[in-house]
Formats: sequence, structure tokens, C-alpha cells
Amino acid sequence: MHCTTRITDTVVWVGGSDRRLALFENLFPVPRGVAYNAYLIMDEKTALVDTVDASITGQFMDNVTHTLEGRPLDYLVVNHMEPDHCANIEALMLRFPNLKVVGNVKTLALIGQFYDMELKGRTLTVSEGEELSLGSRTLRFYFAPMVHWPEVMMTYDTREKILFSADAFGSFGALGGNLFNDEVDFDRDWLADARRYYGNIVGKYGPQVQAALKKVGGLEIRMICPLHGPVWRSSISYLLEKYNRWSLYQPEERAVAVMYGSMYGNTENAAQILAAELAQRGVKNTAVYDVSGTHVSYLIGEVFRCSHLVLAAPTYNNGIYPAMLNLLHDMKALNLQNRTVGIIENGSWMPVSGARMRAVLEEMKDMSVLEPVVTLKSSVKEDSLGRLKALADALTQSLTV
Ligand SMILES: Cc1cc2nc3c(=O)[nH]c(=O)nc-3n(C[C@H](O)[C@H](O)[C@H](O)COP(=O)(O)O)c2cc1C
Repeated sequence: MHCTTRITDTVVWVGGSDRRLALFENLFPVPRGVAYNAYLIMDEKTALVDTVDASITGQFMDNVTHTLEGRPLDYLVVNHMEPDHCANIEALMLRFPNLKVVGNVKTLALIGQFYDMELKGRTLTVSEGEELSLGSRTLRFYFAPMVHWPEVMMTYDTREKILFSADAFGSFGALGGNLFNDEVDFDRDWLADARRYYGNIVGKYGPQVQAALKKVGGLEIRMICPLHGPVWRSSISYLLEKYNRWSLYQPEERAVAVMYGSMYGNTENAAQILAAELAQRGVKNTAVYDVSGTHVSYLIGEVFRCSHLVLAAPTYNNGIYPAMLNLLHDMKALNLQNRTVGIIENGSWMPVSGARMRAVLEEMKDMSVLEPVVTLKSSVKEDSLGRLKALADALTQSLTV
């Protein structure tokens, strides 16, 4: 049975949610599930903007068929060719013999790479800024290369002032009836997952996001319709400001995230002492994470949020404790920049994890390491306790600058 939501008189959400998926991209835990959004525009011509993942094909087809009320589907706009949005292109082409697939040169090449379907005479290749008339409105296409993938484009409905934004402005999390941002407590229930989605999926491409923001910045936007998560029909500037900040690698909050790795509990002890020392100095909302027990995607969300990080890790086979190395690898791969970092190292015979962590941070942009670096030789002793307090002083002072 269909389950759709009307977005405007003529635009209908025909997507769905998957709460069974454990790992998005087989990598990122999605305990709250994930939504795959698709939008059907009913005008003199009908146009579907993107499809959905194979896991919800049945629901999606019911939604499309119901909304069309027997009319044919004229166009399928493919804003993004990732399979979680494209699994149903062929099924739609078979069902609607006159359907034309709308994409750019790169989109159409990717369709050919992923699928074996006969596209001859069934495609419409659009270029940057080109318009497609549906009758009472035109759709205008803005390319947003590498706002996840090279073929990505955004589609602007000139009548309704809707921006169909592909993966940009999306979030992990299944939708529970309340489709719109003003029907949910976004800050409480969605922001952390939207940031985690941004950091892990799009975070590497800050300059490309900036370019896309500039491109669509001059448009009158009444709604933003992303491919995952809530639809935005209010507080558009709030969302744009978050994206501007994240893509400039500016921290969202002046706050400390302490991230530690520990086998026997001694590095953990140092991290806890440091957090307590910070609290005694009036620092609030410090977040403490065990890097072995927290999926790295959550840690990435937090490093995008916080201005100050503390990385605490044992030396492991003359290198960095693997779970911490994994976090540092991701931070660097995702181009994280502009953070102030405290370091705590541990080692029982030759501690080198501090120097190794500093070396990775030095390969990143605008990462400043606070002094002192705290060295433990197996466990916290009076001398290292003094240095932990000195690091707490340095962090506190840096937070207030
Ligand atoms: C597999 C393994 C490799 C290690 N390699 C080193 C090393 O190369 N250099 C060193 O000084 N300590 C090394 N250590 C010792 C730990 O770094 C050290 O005991 C540290 O205090 C552990 O901190 P924790 O109590 O927080 O787990 C190693 C320990 C293990 C289990």
C-alpha cells in the first residue's frame, strides 16, 4: 500500500525508510535507520526526481503508481547515480515506455557502467544551467561535482522554489511520518546524525560544497529536498549556515572532545583525570570517547563539531594504538582542518605514539598542538599528573581565546 506525503499541491514525496539496514555503505552504523527520498512532480508533464534503494523498491513503486493516478511518467531526473538512489531506473523504464532519463554526460556514463539497460532514444542530456519545461514550471539544473560524486547535480523547481539537493543537506535516520524539519526536534534528534552524515560522506569535499553553496546561494529557496532525512521548509538559513561552517572546516562549538585508546586502563585513567581537571576549571560539556568502543563515524561527527580535541593513545608495536590510528587516518582523509589538539601518549619502554600522532596532525591543515604533550610510562604518576594539569590549563586558556 502506498505511503506518500504531499510536499506542495503538485510535489509528492514518494520515498521510504529502511530500519533493517545495519551499515550504510556497509560501513556506517545506522541504528536509527535511513530514509531514501524521491519526489514526484505532477505538472502537464510528470517528473520523478531520483529513485530509491533496492531495499524499499516495493514501497516506492506503490507510491509512484498511486501518485500518478494512471498518468504516464514522462521524466526521471537523476541527480545522483549512487545505487542507493538508482536501483529502480530500469524498472521504471520498463513500466513507462516513453519515460526519458534526464542527467548530465557523467550521469549517463555511470548508468551504463552500473547497469545493462537499453538507453538509446530514452535519455535527455542536460548541461549546467539548462532548463526543462514541465508545463507550468521549469526545472533548472545546477551541477555540484564531488558533492559526493562527480555527476551530482541539484535540480531547482522555478515555480515552487524547491531545491532538490541530492545528497547535500541529508542525514542518517529513518523518517517516522514527520517528513518536515519543523515537525521534528532537529537539534535534539537529528543534528548529530546530520553532522555525522556530512562529516563522513561529504566532509572531504569542503571546497566543492562551498562552490555549490555559492551557485545556489542567490536562489530564492522555499524548500530543500535532500535524498536522505527531513525535508526543509523552514529555517533554511540555519541549514545553509551549518553547511557553510562544516565545509569551511570551522568548528561548530568551542568545546573539548577527549578521545582515548587504552588496553589496560592507564591511558583511560589519564583521559578521565584530564576531563575532571577541565571541569574544575569551569569547562563544560566535555565529551569523552573510548576509540575502541565508539564507531569511528561518530568520532568524525564529533571532530567536526568541537574546536578542541585531546587524543590519548598507547604506543603499539612502535606505532599508534590501531583504533586511534584509524581515527587519525579518517580525520586526515576527510580533510579535517583548523583544530587545537592536546596529546597524551603512553608506552612501557619507548613511548612514541605522541610523536607519531603529532606527525599525522602536521600533515593536516591548521592543526595546532598544545603544550605540554603528556607522556605516561605505563601509568599516571606524580610527574605526569602535573603535566596533565598543565595541559588542562593550556586547553582552558585556549578555549577562552
Ligand atoms: C602488542 C603491544 C605492543 C606494544 N608496543 C609497545 C611499544 O612499541 N613501545 C612501548 O613503549 N610500549 C608498547 N606497548 C606497551 C603499552 O603501550 C603500554 O603498556 C601502555 O602503558 C598501555 O596503556 P594502557 O594501560 O592504557 O593500555 C605495547 C603493548 C602491547 C600489548
